[in-house]
Amino acid sequence: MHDGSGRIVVQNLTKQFGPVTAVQNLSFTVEPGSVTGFLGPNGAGKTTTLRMLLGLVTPTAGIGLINGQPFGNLGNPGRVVGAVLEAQGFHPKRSARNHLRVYAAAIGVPDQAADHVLELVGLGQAAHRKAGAFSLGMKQRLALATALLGDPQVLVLDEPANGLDPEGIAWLRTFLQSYARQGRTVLISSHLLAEVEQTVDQVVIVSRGQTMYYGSLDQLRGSQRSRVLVQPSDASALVTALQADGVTGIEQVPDGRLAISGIDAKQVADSALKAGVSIYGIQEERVDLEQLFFQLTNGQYTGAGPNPNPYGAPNPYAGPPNQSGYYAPPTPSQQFPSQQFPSQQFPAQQYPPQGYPPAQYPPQDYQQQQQQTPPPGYQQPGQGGYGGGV
Ligand SMILES: Nc1ncnc2c1ncn2[C@@H]1O[C@H](COP(=O)(O)OP(=O)(O)OP(=O)(O)O)[C@@H](O)[C@H]1O
Repeated sequence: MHDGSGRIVVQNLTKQFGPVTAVQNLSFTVEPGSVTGFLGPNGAGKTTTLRMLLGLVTPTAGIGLINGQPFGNLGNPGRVVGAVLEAQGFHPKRSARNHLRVYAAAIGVPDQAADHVLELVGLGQAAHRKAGAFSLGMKQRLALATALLGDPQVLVLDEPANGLDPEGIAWLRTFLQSYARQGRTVLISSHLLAEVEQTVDQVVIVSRGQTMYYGSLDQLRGSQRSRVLVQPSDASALVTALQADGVTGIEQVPDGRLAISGIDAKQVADSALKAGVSIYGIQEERVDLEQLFFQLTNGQYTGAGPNPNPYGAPNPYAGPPNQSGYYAPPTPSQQFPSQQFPSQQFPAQQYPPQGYPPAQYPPQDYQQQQQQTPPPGYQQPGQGGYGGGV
């Protein structure tokens, strides 16, 4: 039996498609009660990872577990996991309600559940309309409704905001957050940080199938050190004054200004005032999250080989997690290569979970389970939303 935790564990997952390494030694955990964003550029390996987690693709190595079990061992998975991989593949002539009733029958929930989930996703008024005439955003909502049919503990959604208008995105955010606050587990993928930034509690950022960052956005934000760029009347007098105040992170940038790290603009101005140095310009420079995301993932299409480092040094984030299981964000010195900042220390996460069985995957009977004939009218796995009964 599964452990009922709702936890998702991805441990050293790898998928090789011939010469293409789609996913490489990927590890992360998604805890119940949180929304986790699975982020990376096109082709980073997000969908392949989710498909492995949902038992639709056999890993080359590693394991994906939900409730402590591979997907295929979950019994009636539609009651445990609701998943949407593609908001397509609905029977075009079937009404939204009838589409959902087919799935309801497949996972053993009453017909009334169809109307309930249609209301939940805001499609109550469109229940009788044919899915083929739905807009992309409406299809996303119908796919989500399908995933919700079994009242699952775990939601896995691939690019759920795709096609939603701003109001739809805001609605999805509120919905997923409240779903997670009920103690459920939500994993959503996106190639746009901005799209999910306000929704997620933690992120797993991947590039070329490898983890580049794993942790909270707050920690990623906290890794950003601003530096102060200042144009003084007398640079050497200001440097002397700053050094007397214990500031060490000072350098001259090519345009002649001083770049000072470790203190804010007010402190720089105070030191200048004490030293009688005039300031002709002062500016706090900060790398924003979107920029950081791009820096973490921009090796994807540079043709720089299989394990590129966006900063030109050995990639500190690639490969398996360190002893504490934590992938630290880039140190500030990587954001501002000319500077030397102390490297960040981040709190340890427990990974892999204690007492975790060694990876033996797939189980002997797993392939057979994947080949079961779907019930009549049941769509193929990965086509449209499904309640997990793949
Ligand atoms: N069935 C397959 N056969 C061969 N290569 C595949 C297959 N599925 C995926 N790939 C390759 O694996 C890599 C990762 O693809 P994947 O679809 O997992 O990325 P993704 O992060 O989901 O991208 P996107 O954001 O564009 O959906 C890509 O290079 C892709 O071409």
